Amino acid sequence: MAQTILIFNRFAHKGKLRHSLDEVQQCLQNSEIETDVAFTKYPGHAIELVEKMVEDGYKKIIVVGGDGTVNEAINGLVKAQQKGYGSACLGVIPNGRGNDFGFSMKIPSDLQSAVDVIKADHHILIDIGSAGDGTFERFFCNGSGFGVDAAINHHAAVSKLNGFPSYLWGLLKAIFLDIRQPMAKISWDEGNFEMPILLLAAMNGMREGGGFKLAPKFKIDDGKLDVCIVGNNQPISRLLPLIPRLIQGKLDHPDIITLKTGKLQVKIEGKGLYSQVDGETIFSSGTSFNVSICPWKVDLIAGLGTH
Ligand SMILES: Nc1ncnc2c1ncn2[C@@H]1O[C@H](COP(=O)(O)OP(=O)(O)OP(=O)(O)O)[C@@H](O)[C@H]1O
Repeated sequence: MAQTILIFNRFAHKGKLRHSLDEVQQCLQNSEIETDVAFTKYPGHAIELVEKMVEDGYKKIIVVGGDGTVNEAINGLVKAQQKGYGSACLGVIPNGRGNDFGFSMKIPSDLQSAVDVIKADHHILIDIGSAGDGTFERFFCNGSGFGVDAAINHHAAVSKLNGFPSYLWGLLKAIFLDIRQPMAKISWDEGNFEMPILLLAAMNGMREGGGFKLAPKFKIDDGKLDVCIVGNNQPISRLLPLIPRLIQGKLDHPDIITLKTGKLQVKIEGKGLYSQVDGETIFSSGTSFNVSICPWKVDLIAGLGTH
């Protein structure tokens, strides 16, 4: 048995893979990285696979897929730690639509460059977030969201488009279907406040939605989430010009609230909102959204220069 296992999602990027398994294996072999291989067989399978691989003694897990596959691997690694199986480090070869986590961690989408990152073997113990509604919890590494940002993710995932255009399509659809700003009670490390929210993103990494830099001042191991809130009952004509700002990470604006916190709870009244972790929808209609940094960390092979 090799010490390293490659977990390959053939259904990332809606099956239109940037890198085939053969290409990935060839590139790894050229870099003298020997691996065993496993395929994900259904949504959620990478969680079970990773947990089992750690239990079986693999020390390095390389996932080939998008942010959803990375999210499943993170959940498997945390569950393995919770069960006392030990831990393994995680390498990522981006092969999905958005690759926001790779962007935050300086792991390029180009195959050779991503393999070079694994070869360079630069490790960071990253924070892990937890999101849920009090009864259900899912771990995340890049970010989670409640409201229209999660609705955008959902519409992007079920559209026929790929990459950033799919998120722009999701944005247009969400504007027509999900544009509401319910009054939210928000509690965080430093107190409570109420405001109407359009979207609330709790970020561990920098970017979500294939290009929205909602946490330009993120730090992956500071024990805090960078929260970005947009709402306050502003009309759509005032909200739309914020889009370029959110893409560029220019959050210094009176209609954008940012804060850093280890824990945040949101409650709304009436019809629920979408919520997501790492781009995967967790609820299509929730009235409670709890996020926090959890006690578990994951040993990530990150790009050089990642802080
Ligand atoms: N064998 C499989 N059959 C169907 N779906 C699968 C299979 N294996 C994994 N999946 C699911 O494929 C979905 C998409 O994968 P992933 O999120 O990695 O790619 P992506 O959507 O292209 O990337 P991103 O999240 O970066 O936009 C995930 O929800 C995952 O659970």
